[in-house]
Amino acid sequence: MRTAYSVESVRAGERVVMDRGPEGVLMQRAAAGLAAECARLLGKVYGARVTLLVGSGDNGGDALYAGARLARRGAGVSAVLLAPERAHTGGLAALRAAGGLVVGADEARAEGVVARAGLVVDGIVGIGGRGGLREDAARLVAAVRDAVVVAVDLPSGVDADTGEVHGDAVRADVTVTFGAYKPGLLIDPGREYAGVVRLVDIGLAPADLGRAEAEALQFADVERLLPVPGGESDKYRRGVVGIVAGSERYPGAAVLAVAGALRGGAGAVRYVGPAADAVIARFPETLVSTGPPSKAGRVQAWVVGPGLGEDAERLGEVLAADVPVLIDADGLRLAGERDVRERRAPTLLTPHAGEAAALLGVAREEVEAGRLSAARELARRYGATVLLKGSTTLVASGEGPVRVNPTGTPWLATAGSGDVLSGLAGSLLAAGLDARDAGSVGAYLHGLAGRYASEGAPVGAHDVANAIPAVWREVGRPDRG
Ligand SMILES: NC(=O)C1=CN([C@@H]2O[C@H](COP(=O)(O)OP(=O)(O)OC[C@H]3O[C@@H](n4cnc5c(N)ncnc54)[C@H](O)[C@@H]3O)[C@@H](O)[C@H]2O)[C@@H](O)CC1
Ligand SMILES: Nc1ncnc2c1ncn2[C@@H]1O[C@H](COP(=O)(O)OP(=O)(O)O)[C@@H](O)[C@H]1O
Ligand SMILES: [K+]
Repeated sequence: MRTAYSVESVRAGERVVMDRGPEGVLMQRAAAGLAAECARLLGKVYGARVTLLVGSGDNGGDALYAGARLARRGAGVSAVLLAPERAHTGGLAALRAAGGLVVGADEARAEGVVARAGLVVDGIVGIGGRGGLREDAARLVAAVRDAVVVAVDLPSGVDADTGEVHGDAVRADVTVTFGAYKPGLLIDPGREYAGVVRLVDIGLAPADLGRAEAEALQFADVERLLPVPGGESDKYRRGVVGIVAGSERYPGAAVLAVAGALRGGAGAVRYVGPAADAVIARFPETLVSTGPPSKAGRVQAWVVGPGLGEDAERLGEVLAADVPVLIDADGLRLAGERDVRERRAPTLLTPHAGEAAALLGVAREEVEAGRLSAARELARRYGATVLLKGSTTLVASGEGPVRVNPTGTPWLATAGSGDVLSGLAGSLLAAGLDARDAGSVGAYLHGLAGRYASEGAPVGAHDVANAIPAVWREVGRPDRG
């Protein structure tokens, strides 16, 4: 599991280590890790032009000490000080002693020094930053030409706790982060600004950090969670997933949800609704019926909503069932907050940003700019688990860290791919995963299936469904390399 911690937790953890060790040791470890990454990116340090953008806090201190290390190895290092009177004293002395140059941000030279750099180190602000880049910093950052940009701890201007960006922020190629990932490095838009993230161990132990704020499943976590049939399994023990989706107008949504469900680990897929003919024509193994869901037979989890139209009656019946329910698409619009909150069995809501915005009564852009708070707020209001889809897919429930999906590709932004995800995650629910695991494992497999199917070319949603077994095989192989 890749875990991310809030600024408050990171600061608490740092205090524990500082109390144990000599002063300044954390910053020296941070600077050593940062310098090593810069050297790796440069290839040849001797003769390289490195420009440090240095703010008023310890983030600037890290940059200055790392710059000193690079200067000692023969790089031409210049520091541009955004607040000369408040720049880290020790770091400044170290840089000067190593032969580095220092200029103020308001000097005409400063922009030239940035423009000529081969590598720019962003030490403007770290976890102490508030809001976007101020004007002087933004002007300097805009002067970067061909340089590789390395952010210290996190790109300045990105909110460490949420990934929100209010105003300008540094766009880094690489972010060297210290002690622990911060949620803002995993969640868009912050994630995109961070580029490749490298974690430097500065001696913070998980026990010193407390509760994680966000976490991303890795291959091994998903492998552990995948439902695998045993010798005694039969189709009912493996779970039956019921799909209430599609309409005369949108039969395709039913077919795609079933396509996802058939690859999601349940032993059988029931389809209930007006698209039964279309479903059976494509997937003869589906158990179809056209009557009410309550008469459809045994079901361990329901998926309701894709292409459902205005069928509030079927939705109501599904919500009344005492098994886990995944609500997607039209179902989200039709389901009342209270009806969901009062359910006794778990509910998983899977909105995209537009749907989440409608449920919250805000603009879509607001959800996209603040994914974490939108997902958390919906989970709170509905008393449910919420899978918020999009460039970063999040799974939030009332308690525990928010799951951030590390897979996926923008090629998944294609009509019907959400229907495949709802079937897939619903199938995992029926197979016995809890709502958080079903949502996050579903998103993981779906994201990888999107990559496998696409390989950089446009794909249809059915291609994504077809790629799920190959992904499953790869993830489920304990002996993989
Ligand atoms: N605390 C520790 O033990 C360690 C801290 N480290 C570094 O220290 C950083 C945190 O240092 P600080 O707490 O000094 O805080 P920062 O250096 O992140 O920034 C705080 C300073 O920036 C100013 N500021 C805030 N928002 C700004 C904005 N939008 N534009 C311009 N200036 C702004 C504040 O007035 C304050 O002076 C970490 O991100 C990390 O890089 C590392 O050296 C590892 C050890
Ligand atoms: N920019 C993006 N990057 C990665 N994944 C994306 C992006 N945009 C959409 N997706 C994914 O594509 C799928 C689209 O689902 P959805 O919006 O419900 O589409 P539909 O309703 O057409 O099925 C979701 O899994 C979502 O997370
Ligand atoms: K920074």
